[in-house]
Amino acid sequence: MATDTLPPLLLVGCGKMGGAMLSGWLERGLTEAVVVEPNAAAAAGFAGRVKVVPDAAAIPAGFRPSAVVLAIKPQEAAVALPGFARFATPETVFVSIMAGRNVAGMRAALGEGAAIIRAMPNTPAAVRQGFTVGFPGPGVTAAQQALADRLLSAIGETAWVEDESLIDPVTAVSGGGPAYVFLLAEVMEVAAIAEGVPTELARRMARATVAGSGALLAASSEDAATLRKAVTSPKGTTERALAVLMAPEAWPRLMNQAIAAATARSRELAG
Ligand SMILES: NC(=O)C1=CN([C@@H]2O[C@H](COP(=O)(O)OP(=O)(O)OC[C@H]3O[C@@H](n4cnc5c(N)ncnc54)[C@H](O)[C@@H]3O)[C@@H](O)[C@H]2O)C=CC1
Ligand SMILES: O=C(O)[C@@H]1CCC=N1
Repeated sequence: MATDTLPPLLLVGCGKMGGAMLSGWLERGLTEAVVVEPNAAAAAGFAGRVKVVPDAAAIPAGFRPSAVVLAIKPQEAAVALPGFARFATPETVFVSIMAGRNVAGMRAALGEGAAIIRAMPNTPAAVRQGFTVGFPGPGVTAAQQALADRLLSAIGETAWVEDESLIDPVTAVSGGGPAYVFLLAEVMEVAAIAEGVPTELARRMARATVAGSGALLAASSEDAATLRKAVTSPKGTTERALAVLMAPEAWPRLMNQAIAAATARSRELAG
């Protein structure tokens, strides 16, 4: 990963994902950034390190960002995007992390000449263990894609696709995926309590088990199925649990349905 200074950036929206990305970029040598964030409290942790302004009109007149990162909600795009159309020049690439919003819809708001990358990160970015998939829209240069890759690499792994429609299932799987894993910790805790485990121990046990398993998966060269089988002693206890969870109508079908529902919602948010 590059450690040299990052070029000037404009971040639009400093909420959960925008803030997680910004802290990664500051660690990687970002020295000049303007953040547009109407909720001063959201950006308060970055005061003194970046310039925070409440809206597009307050961006210093001479500021020329190499990248404009759009980290607002998709529902806010229609009102907010036209304020940034003046940055649609050959020197600037837009990187949108908004779920659903497609390149054609953003070009309609920012100008047909705007170079736009769609990217879908996830919240493990906050601990530099995110996974982001990007799609370069029409007119994005190799240098602009390389810059976006440097930015996104600062918060974890990156991958690129050439088919924009793949960003919808990506949003469902890796974008929202951390929520499913956290839900796993929640329901394991509840199940432990149902078996008589004291609440505090149940919480610690579920949390440490999910976190430790994730760390093992990250550190191991084995695939997930092999790591699962290593836990599953023949005729033992785990085998009984997996017979419930892996029944065709259980997790395999439920996960397919969940991912299909999230993918469909991403498509609904298009435009
Ligand atoms: N939270 C997540 O796990 C992920 C979120 N995303 C995408 O990231 C985007 C942001 O999501 P979150 O950070 O979760 O939401 P959030 O609500 O935490 O952050 C959005 C921020 O935008 C600010 N904002 C609202 N209107 C604005 C405007 N006109 N100009 C500038 N800032 C404005 C809000 O005050 C807020 O701080 C969404 O489009 C979402 O689809 C993508 C991947 C994962
Ligand atoms: O739930 C959402 O719409 C966003 C996109 C992926 C994760 N959070």
